[in-house]
Amino acid sequence: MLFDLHSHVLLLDVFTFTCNRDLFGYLRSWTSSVPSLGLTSSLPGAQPAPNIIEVPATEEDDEDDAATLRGDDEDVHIDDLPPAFPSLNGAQRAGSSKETTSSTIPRILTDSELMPPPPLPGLASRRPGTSSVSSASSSFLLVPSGTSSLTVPLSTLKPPNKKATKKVALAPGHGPLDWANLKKSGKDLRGVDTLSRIPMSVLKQHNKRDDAWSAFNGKVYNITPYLPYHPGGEKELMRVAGRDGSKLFALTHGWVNIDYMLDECLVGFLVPDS
Ligand code: HEM
Repeated sequence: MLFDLHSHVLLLDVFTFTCNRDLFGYLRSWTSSVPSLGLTSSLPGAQPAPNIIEVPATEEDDEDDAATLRGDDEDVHIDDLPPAFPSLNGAQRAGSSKETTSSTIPRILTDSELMPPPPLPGLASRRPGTSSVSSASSSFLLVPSGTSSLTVPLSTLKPPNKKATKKVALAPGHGPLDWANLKKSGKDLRGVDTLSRIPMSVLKQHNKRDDAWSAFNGKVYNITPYLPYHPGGEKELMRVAGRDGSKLFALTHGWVNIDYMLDECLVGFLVPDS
């Protein structure tokens, strides 16, 4: 929709009723910078301009301004420069102090005007092994209160529970690596020449320390070489000598890979008595 310049001027006159002089001056500078040539429309097919209520100009609108907006004079007015925004006596500047109005340098706040620092943590909330810095950052890192990724876990502060493990002190040269080396050495750990089918009655005969066989998951092993290397001790391991130890083994440490640990001790496969 196009307006002719006259309607344009009337609309702006209506604005002068509702807007203050600063806004009017801004609009005036804007319209004066637009060439007036394109505003007078006589394009084919243009719709007739809508009816606009004409409002008489007030005393505040001097004739000079109206003439400028109508484009009657070609001269550039001295007051074509946009006004200061916000205006020098406007409400936006009214709230600021005199110092900032006269100077654009912001005033530095005094200590009493600044936000107070957060309170220091009380001594009662501190725990051994944690610093105030780590406990303050723990909430940010979502670590449980009183702990930090850098502090020593509280569990290590407790004395070890000696009853928690049933491991025994192995003789020197009988650690897990020593057993692994013995397996690789090529030494005969089976005591038999060939693997065979072993009935339960035969298994029961091998129940001495120097001749101990035990069945685990259908496989029969010579456990005598492993006895001094067993972390749970020889006594525990001898409980299954000459019998099927599958259930006891699973109840004690089902995670231990017996097939790998005793592969060189395999003597045969458990079969039922005929
Ligand atoms: C010949 C088969 C067995 C092998 C190869 C074997 C191997 C092991 C290994 C590797 C460990 C150390 C586990 C760990 O550090 O987590 C261990 C611990 C232990 N084993 Fe055995 N074991 C055997 C049979 C048995 C049997 C039949 C018993 C019980 C009658 C037994 C009782 C124990 C006990 C009490 C521990 C100490 C667990 C602990 O408190 O940490 N083991 N065994």
